[in-house]
Amino acid sequence: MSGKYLVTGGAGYVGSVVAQHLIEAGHEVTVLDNLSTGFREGVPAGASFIEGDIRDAAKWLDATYDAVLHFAAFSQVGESVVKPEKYWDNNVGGTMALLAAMREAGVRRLVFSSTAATYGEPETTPIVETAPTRPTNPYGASKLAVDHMITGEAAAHGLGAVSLRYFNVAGAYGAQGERHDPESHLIPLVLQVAQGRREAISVYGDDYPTPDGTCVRDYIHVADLADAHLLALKAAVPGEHLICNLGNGNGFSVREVVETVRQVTGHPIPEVMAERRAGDPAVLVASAETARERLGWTPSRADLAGIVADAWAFAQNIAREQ
Ligand SMILES: NC(=O)c1ccc[n+]([C@@H]2O[C@H](COP(=O)([O-])OP(=O)(O)OC[C@H]3O[C@@H](n4cnc5c(N)ncnc54)[C@H](O)[C@@H]3O)[C@@H](O)[C@H]2O)c1
Ligand SMILES: O=c1ccn([C@@H]2O[C@H](COP(=O)(O)OP(=O)(O)O[C@H]3O[C@H](CO)[C@H](O)[C@H](O)[C@H]3O)[C@@H](O)[C@H]2O)c(=O)[nH]1
Repeated sequence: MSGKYLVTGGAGYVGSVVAQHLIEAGHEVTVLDNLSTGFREGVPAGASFIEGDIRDAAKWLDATYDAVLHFAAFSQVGESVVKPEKYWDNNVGGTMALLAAMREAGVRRLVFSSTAATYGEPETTPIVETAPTRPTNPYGASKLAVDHMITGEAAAHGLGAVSLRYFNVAGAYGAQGERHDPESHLIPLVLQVAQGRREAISVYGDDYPTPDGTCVRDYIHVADLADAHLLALKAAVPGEHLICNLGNGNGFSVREVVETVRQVTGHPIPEVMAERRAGDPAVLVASAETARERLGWTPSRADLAGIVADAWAFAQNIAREQ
C-alpha cells in the first residue's frame, strides 16, 4: 500500500537516497530541508520540495502524512566539539519542535537517523544496542538525547518509532550521493585524491590497537540503509520505540579502505601520516542482529570494493557536471 511521507533533510546525502527509494516503491514524498548542508538538486525528481526549517514543521505537517522520516541534523563530529550549542539547538531543539508538530497533527510514525556515535568507545565488539551509551562528542550526545526524547514520546503519547543507528555510510545510488562541503568522511576524501583534487590522504593515527594500527570501521552501502528505512516504516508499532544498529558486521581499517580505492580507481593515492583525530574510537563494528530479526533486513551490498566503486562513479559524474 502506498503512503505519504515527510522526509526531513531529504536534500542531503542519506535523506535523498531514501526519498528516491520511497518514490521508486510508489510512495508520495515531501522533502522538508533548509539547505543548510544539502543541495536543491539532490532532491529526487518526483518529490515535492519545501525549503524550510524543521523548527517550523507545524506549518506544513498535517494528518494526511502517514509518517515522518527524520534525517535533518548537523552531523560533523569535529565541529560539534567546538560549537556544541549549534548541535543542541538544531538536533535536539529542532527535533523537539518536529515531535510537537507530529503530535499536534496526529502523525503517529517516525523513523529517526541515529548513529554509532551514541555508543562512544565500545567495551566489546561487535556493538549491540544494549551496550553502554557514552558518547565522546556533542554530536553523539545530541543524537542520544533525541533517542531518549523519542522513547518518552512513544511511552507517553503512543508514537510508533524506529531509531536506526547507522555505522559508516558510504556509496551512492544513481544520481544521489555524498557531497558534504567541507567533506570530512574518509571514502569521499580518498576519492578526491584519485580525482587530483587533493595531493594525498591524511591517515589519522597508526598507533591504535588494531592489526595495522589504523582505525577500523564498518562501512555500509547507502542503498542497503535505504532498504532498512522502508522496512522500519512497516515495523513501527504505536507506543514502541525500537532501536536498531545498521552495519555489515565487517571492519575495515583506514589503510584497507585506501588500498581498496587504489584498486578501484587505478590511482596510486599517496598517504601522509597525521595525528590521531580527537574523539575517534579505535574500532566500531555493528551487530545488526536486531535489524535482521525485527525488520527482516539483509544487506546485499557489503563488498567494500563495490561500495567504493559506486561512490567513485558518483564522484566522477559530479566532477563532469562542474
Ligand atoms: N553520513 C553518515 O555517515 C551518518 C552516520 C550516522 C548518522 N547519520 C545521520 O544521518 C542523517 C543524514 O546525514 P547525511 O550524511 O545525509 O547529512 P547531510 O548533511 O548530507 O544531510 C542533512 C540534511 O538536513 C538538512 N538540515 C539540517 N538542519 C535542518 C533543519 N533545521 N531544518 C531543515 N533541514 C535541515 C541539511 O540541509 C541537509 O540537507 C543525519 O541525521 C546524520 O546525523 C549520518
Ligand atoms: O581524512 C581522513 C578522514 C578520516 N580518517 C579516518 O577514517 C575513519 C573514518 O572516518 P569518517 O570521518 O569517514 O567517519 P567516522 O567514523 O568518524 O564517523 C562516522 O561514524 C560515526 C560513529 O562514530 C558517526 O556515526 C558519524 O556520523 C559517521 O560519519 C576514522 O578512523 C578517521 O580517523 C582519516 O584517517 N583521514
